Amino acid sequence: MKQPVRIAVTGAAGNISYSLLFKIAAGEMLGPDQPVILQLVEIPQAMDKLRGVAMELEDCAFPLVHGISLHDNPFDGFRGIHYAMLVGARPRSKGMERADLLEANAVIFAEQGKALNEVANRDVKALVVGNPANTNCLILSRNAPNLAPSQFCAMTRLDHNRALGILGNKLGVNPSDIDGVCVWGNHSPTMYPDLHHAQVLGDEAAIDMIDEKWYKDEYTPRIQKRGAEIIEWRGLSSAASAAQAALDHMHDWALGSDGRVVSMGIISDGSYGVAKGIYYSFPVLCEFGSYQIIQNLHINDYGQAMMKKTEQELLEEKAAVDHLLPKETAASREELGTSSRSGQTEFDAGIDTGESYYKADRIC
Ligand SMILES: NC(=O)C1=CN([C@@H]2O[C@H](COP(=O)(O)OP(=O)(O)OC[C@H]3O[C@@H](n4cnc5c(N)ncnc54)[C@H](O)[C@@H]3O)[C@@H](O)[C@H]2O)C=CC1
Ligand SMILES: O=C([O-])CC(=O)C(=O)O
Repeated sequence: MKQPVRIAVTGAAGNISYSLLFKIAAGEMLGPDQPVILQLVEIPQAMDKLRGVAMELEDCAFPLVHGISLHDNPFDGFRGIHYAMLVGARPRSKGMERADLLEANAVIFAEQGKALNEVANRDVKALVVGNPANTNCLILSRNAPNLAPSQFCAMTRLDHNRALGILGNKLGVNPSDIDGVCVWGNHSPTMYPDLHHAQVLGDEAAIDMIDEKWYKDEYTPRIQKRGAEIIEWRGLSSAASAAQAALDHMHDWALGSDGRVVSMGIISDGSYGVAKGIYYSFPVLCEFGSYQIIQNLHINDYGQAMMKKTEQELLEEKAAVDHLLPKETAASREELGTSSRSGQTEFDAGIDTGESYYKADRIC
């Protein structure tokens, strides 16, 4: 039996977590042989609700769950963690853009960055789900100067999965028969879902199977605004699909994407001319606990214009939160780029992995 790993989930009493936690506990994220200790983080006002969620986890009697602890602040909740699923933040409601959440949510990620910096395992992998995810991720990373920028990601996997699901439906194929789809840029209506490198059933170019007008005028805006469409119909923002995407992202980052292209919001190293130092969604392959940007894809004029537009939006968001971005403390930090310390798979930074049984009294 492997040693348990510690996973913090923030916003653990919220909608997304109500789906996410049970999937993690069932082994869907890190595999059926990986025990987990769940460190659930909420705001003080939500601790009663969180206690109820923890009781339900207990009632599932998941064999892989070796501990659950509840925390009302990240400095306790992130202690020794190997994985951080940062969901806790305000969601938007009808009529709002995700960027409208910038001010409300930015402060949360500045504090959580400091906490990760101070108390998390040195190889922690952190995924930002809370919106606006890319810029929150930038704030998080810059507030954690002792961790590499490549240890942080913003979630664009939901956009990627939507791009696959809606294309699969159009073509009458299973989404798993499509590879090479990617989403560039910001998790916002400027994102660029790119089908120019996608293959269907191994050898047919997706772009040749669809009408250009449908691609540009229907498909692209649909993916870009799918979050708002869900809010319109459901009255609430996506929850189960967001949880699945978070799970898929962390699964692939930790265990590999099995040769398939996935989209991740990662620190730009200047690839494809994207400004360095923003969290931008790129097509990547994951292996051995780290990711590599797929290089040398041909980007046509349309694609270049789309990629610039979403980059520009991220630069504007960055300027708007400048006061929450501590200056880089180590010149070498940028150079860490994608050569992540999170490539290591051993977790041995002095954390206590001695909890080999479920401790009900930790639900407190
Ligand atoms: N990147 C993406 O693709 C997606 C992102 N989202 C975003 O995820 C976030 C969460 O969505 P839901 O779960 O639906 O919202 P929710 O409102 O149901 O739950 C959010 C939870 O976060 C908690 N919270 C707030 N501040 C916190 C803090 N400082 N520390 C810990 N917990 C805190 C709240 O008490 C609440 O329980 C929203 O910002 C939403 O916009 C949602 C869907 C997709
Ligand atoms: O749109 C929202 O506010 C929630 C979200 O990020 C999504 O569903 O993509």
